[in-house]
Amino acid sequence: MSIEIENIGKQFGSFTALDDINLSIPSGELVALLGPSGSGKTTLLRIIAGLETPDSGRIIFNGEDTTDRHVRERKVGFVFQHYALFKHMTVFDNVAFGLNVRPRDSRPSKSAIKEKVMELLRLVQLEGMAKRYPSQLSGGQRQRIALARALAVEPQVLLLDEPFGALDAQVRAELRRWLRRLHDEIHVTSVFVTHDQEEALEVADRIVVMNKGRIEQAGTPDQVYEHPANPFVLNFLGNVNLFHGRIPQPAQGERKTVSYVRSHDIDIDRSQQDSSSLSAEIRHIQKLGPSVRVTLTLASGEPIEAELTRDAFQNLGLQQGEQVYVRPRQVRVFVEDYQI
Ligand SMILES: Nc1ncnc2c1ncn2[C@@H]1O[C@H](COP(=O)(O)OP(=O)(O)OP(=O)(O)O)[C@@H](O)[C@H]1O
Repeated sequence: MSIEIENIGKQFGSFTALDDINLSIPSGELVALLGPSGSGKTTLLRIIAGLETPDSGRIIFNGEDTTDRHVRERKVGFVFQHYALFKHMTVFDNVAFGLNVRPRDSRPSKSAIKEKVMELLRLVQLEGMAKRYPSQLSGGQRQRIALARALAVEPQVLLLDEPFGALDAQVRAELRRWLRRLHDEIHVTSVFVTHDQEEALEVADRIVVMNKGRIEQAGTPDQVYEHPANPFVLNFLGNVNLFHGRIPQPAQGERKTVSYVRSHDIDIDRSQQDSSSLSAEIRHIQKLGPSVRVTLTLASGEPIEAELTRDAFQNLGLQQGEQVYVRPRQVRVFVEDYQI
């Protein structure tokens, strides 16, 4: 099912939570709404679901305006950050819940429900856990059950709000890979909210970067990472260094510019390589698993942060307090909001 989001606006009192949002989601796409806390991601997800009413605009499912349709009629499945499993029910009954509560005339038979639940448990790779209670599962397993429960009613749209937010980093990374594979198998149009850039980059077909109730950029992970539309997107998708400067603009005279360099786009050398080499002093070294973050100060006094692989760091044998040269491999320059 395709989703068209047209001119959606939402105020909470005088606060604008969403400001004229337009977005088109083709059927079968997996979209991430990515942005900092308070940027309006959850509000937009709730409006798509029908849990919240927009002040203006329309939500169109497969060409049909659903704005006034009740949440029950929209055929959406939800998964939230805090597993909303029923504690007193077994895994089986949790997954069967949406089917068991259907009115008698549309409820599948007991054997059909059983077959469906077992098929879903296989899909989420927890077929041996049907008789357990939620308290007997790990956090990651609970989230997979929550997903199986959401899928039981065969939703046309799956909405996930920080589904892995409460889990530790390793389980989170495993589950997002698993979600991607699952999506490739079932192709249900899915929208998930996250503030984790890595999660969005790894899982989504398309990323919608939100900020202050507006869309800053929507594009494939490669597009938003390699061609950020503005400094906000660049900043949000990776560690960056900024340099302030002025560049001459023939038409407008001199304009203020800001140059951005991602930390891992900076090389450190022991000797000056070319005119782009800047001399700098190493202030701090921080080892972060496979990479090493080196904080330096340029001769101008500006701080700069470089991220090296552990190998590159060891080959150079860098020490705090040493004088070295830094060389940005890729610089992005923005004048106001335009990349040049
Ligand atoms: N029911 C409400 N009443 C008043 N303000 C609200 C309400 N719901 C959300 N807001 C405000 O709207 C803004 C957007 O909230 P929303 O939950 O959509 O952000 P978010 O991007 O999902 O953030 P987070 O990542 O923290 O969940 C926030 O500033 C929030 O305080």
